[in-house]
Amino acid sequence: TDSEILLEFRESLANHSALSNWNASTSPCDGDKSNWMGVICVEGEIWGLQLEYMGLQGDVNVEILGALPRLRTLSLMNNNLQGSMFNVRKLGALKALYLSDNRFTGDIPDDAFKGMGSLKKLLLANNGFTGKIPSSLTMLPKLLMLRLEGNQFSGPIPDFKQTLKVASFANNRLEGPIPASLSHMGATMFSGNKNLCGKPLQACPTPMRMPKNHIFASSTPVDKISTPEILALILICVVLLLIIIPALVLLCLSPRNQNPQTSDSNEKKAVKSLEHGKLKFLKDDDESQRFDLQDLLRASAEVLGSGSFAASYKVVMVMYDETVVVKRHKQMNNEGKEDFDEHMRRLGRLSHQNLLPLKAYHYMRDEKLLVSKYIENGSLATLLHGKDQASLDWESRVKIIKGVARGLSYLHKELPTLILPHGNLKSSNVLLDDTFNPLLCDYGLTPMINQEQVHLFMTAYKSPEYALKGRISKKTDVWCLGILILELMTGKFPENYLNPNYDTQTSLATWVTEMVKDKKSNQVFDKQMLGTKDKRIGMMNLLKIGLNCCEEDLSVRPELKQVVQQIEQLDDEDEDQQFSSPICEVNKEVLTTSGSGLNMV
Ligand SMILES: Nc1ncnc2c1ncn2[C@@H]1O[C@H](COP(=O)(O)OP(=O)(O)OP(=O)(O)O)[C@@H](O)[C@H]1O
Repeated sequence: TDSEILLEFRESLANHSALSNWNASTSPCDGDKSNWMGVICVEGEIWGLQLEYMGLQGDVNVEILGALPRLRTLSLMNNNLQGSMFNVRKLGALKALYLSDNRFTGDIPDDAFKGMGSLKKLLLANNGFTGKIPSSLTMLPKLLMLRLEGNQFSGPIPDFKQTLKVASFANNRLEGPIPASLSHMGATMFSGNKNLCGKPLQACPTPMRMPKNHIFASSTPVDKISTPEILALILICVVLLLIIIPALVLLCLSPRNQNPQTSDSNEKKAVKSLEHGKLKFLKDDDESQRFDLQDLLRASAEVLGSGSFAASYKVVMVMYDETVVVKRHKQMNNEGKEDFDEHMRRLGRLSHQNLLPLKAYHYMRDEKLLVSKYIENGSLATLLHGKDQASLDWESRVKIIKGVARGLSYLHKELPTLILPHGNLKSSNVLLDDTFNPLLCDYGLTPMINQEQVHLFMTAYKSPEYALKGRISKKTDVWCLGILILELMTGKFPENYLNPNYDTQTSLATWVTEMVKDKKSNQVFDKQMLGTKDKRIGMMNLLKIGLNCCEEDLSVRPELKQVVQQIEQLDDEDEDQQFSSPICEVNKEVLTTSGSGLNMV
């Protein structure tokens, strides 16, 4: 019977007590009414299982659910399930299969989805799946939504025949050209894959332009066809350039080519072209100016990210015992050289313990290189969502958010003329030093970015006000801070980072609001968060601050100053404190009604 099948499924969990009201004394369905938690019933039959956020553990026997004749939807998202991919074809009639945010691992057989003619939605995001993306997915006639981000899929993206409405391949190890059928998707859907190329990302490299291990290179399969001849050709070109450029410059400077009136301007031009091959350092101390552009170009480079906003490289200069990150920006041509130089000098003058200093830059007409120190510990995004995610305790999270708030507040104070003093605040732009002190990066760049493309790259432009009214304001940085807070508290990767257009439905803030409204706030917090005992009030307050920052109505959204003050007060909250602070008001009900629910965290 259906009950027996479900009970056998529960038995295979490492913690079968999790589904406590599943027991043989009642039937799972009475008509459309469900008696067992997470079971979706239609006319007395089991149509779906929605077992999300239930702390389910172990290598569960999913295949047994194939014996439920009417099962169409199965969601096991946001649990701790592990093991390799089960034989999905045993659940061949499924329309939707959601396995995101678990700990599934291993390769998925190429024919795993063969013949699943009804499958419309498949969510496998944020697991540990490896190997190739199964090509059987490309044959599913009804597939509309496919989310594979946050795994370790490798190799090329197969050629999807369908027109997928939603698809994400971000943060895997995919490589090679993006198939034409997916080129209409946003670039963020492919970000975090070192070696993907082609529309909507940068064009795939040609062997001539891409020598190996070089910041103008990538280790795409194209490298494999590099031959000694090509390398020799490149060498010859470089040598020729080195000879020709100075020769031309000298020619221009030569007195017989000048008349007295133009001599000054020619000289300036010559100086400029000489500078052309130089890095401009932004700090005066000699210590930071030890290497030059040629050193950077010669050193071995590792790709950190190759989104359409920037291609980022970790460059190790063994000779100088220095490791830096070089970001190549192709969409930063909004200002001419003089304004660009001035803006860089302005950013270079900033100094704060929560900002990653910009070290140097190089200006070219169509491309800009920005150089900063490499931060060993990586970003908050990697820590929260990466494959080696570490559990951050409450105290560290408070430290991080305080540092972020201080850094942001400093930017707002020092760059008052910018509408968006940061503009791109998100967890991958919060780096963490070895004491978990946060360092903001990629700040203050919005005025330099090509305006017609800025909405594709900068987090601030994914805000409700930009989507609804085409406007941004200083409070837009506050919205970014809010999403970051909610991400930090829930451990969930915000959809908002991926969607170029804000959508209330999929916003992380909407999900949190609804959970809190439904008195499920105990299920909102990141299960990986340690050290939460006696911290309920602080946690709820920070959640509320985050939600306030995400307020869609700008007149209701608080000013940054106010938010920073509230964040600074976080330390002092503990169990003894009364609900006296105004930021606790909305949470009174939740805290009192959900009672000790927060202890589940
Ligand atoms: N100075 C740095 N030290 C260490 N890691 C860095 C540094 N700068 C960037 N990173 C990391 O390198 C990766 C790529 O960065 P990059 O800025 O190219 O992309 P992103 O922040 O993921 O997205 P976007 O292109 O939209 O800014 C990210 O994981 C980022 O956290």
